[in-house]
Amino acid sequence: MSDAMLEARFAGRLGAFSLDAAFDFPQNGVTALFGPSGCGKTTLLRCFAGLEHLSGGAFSIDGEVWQDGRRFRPAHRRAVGYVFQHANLFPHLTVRDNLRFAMKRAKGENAGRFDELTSLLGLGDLLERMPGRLSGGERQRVGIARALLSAPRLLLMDEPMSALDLQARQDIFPYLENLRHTLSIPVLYVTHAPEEVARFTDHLVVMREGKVIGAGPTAETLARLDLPIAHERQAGIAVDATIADIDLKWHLALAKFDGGALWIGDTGKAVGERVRLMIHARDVSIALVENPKVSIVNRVPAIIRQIRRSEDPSVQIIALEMGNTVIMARVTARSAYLLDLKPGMNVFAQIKSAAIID
Ligand SMILES: Nc1ncnc2c1ncn2[C@@H]1O[C@H](COP(=O)(O)OP(=O)(O)OP(=O)(O)O)[C@@H](O)[C@H]1O
Repeated sequence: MSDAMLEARFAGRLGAFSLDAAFDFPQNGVTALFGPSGCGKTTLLRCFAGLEHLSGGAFSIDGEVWQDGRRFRPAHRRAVGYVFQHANLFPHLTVRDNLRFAMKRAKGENAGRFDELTSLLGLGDLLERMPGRLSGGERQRVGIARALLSAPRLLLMDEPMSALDLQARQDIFPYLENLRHTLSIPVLYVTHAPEEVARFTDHLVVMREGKVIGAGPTAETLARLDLPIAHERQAGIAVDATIADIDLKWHLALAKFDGGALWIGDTGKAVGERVRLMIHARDVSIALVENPKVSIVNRVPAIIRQIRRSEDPSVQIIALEMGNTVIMARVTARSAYLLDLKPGMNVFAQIKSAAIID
């Protein structure tokens, strides 16, 4: 991933709502926009697309000014791909013709990428289908391909998974992850789901009431306990690891990461292969001594970096450092008190489960 960053600022009023959002995001990578309902995420995407014109706005991409104090490039002259909750395909056209239509609008600029993009999104067998005969997940994959075939310089995704059921979301993730590694344009991805943030994004912008309250690389920003995302029930952090050993007898694989190692279910990955693990805060507990007499296999030495009371007064969230890796634990306030947990303490993170996500 190149380190180049883009700068955006959109400020102004829409009726009673006031937006004042300024942030940097990577030119090459996926940026999550996260925040409660009504905080202005969709409005912000609409500003990027040129569908809203707020007086205080500034954004340029690839040397083109889309907005500044004097200039405003209208929506139809911005190369933006937009993916919504529902794909809204033309019902009377096949998948192939829906995609061709998008390419035509982009004056065929991305025609050479038709095969690449349809294969990346697993659409090969669906091209002759009518949209009415696609599942929700398939329709979203077509919607994403359609947006990309329009040769965008910026891809805007507004909660693309939120209308899908759990299974469809699990099915679509590998495609999104493929895209994340392949795309060389910036993607702004609006979501309410902390798991999507951890799995799929490189950079995170947290919003509240029209303002940016925190932004930075995803793993680092997720572990900031002053931001509300760390306190969500689904909060977790994705950790990059390498398979270091296989225990054939017990069907386990040892995944090593910077700062520790975890036994996970053996999924057939060979020693030396890279994996990405999702560790949810709710699956991590803390022990002061290493206790072999528990069923939890993974007990990793860690240092407490920070402790914060959650909105739920019975819960505390703890950030734990293991080398350069930071994970979170969600423990009861009573346990934190009884164990007298404090920043700087050496403890053991007992990790009940870690799912392979890539
Ligand atoms: N054109 C408009 N005129 C007046 N108010 C507007 C306009 N567009 C949006 N708003 C208001 O701006 C606020 C932010 O809306 P927005 O849809 O951007 O929030 P959001 O963070 O995307 O929410 P959600 O997660 O529920 O989609 C809301 O209070 C909305 O009613």
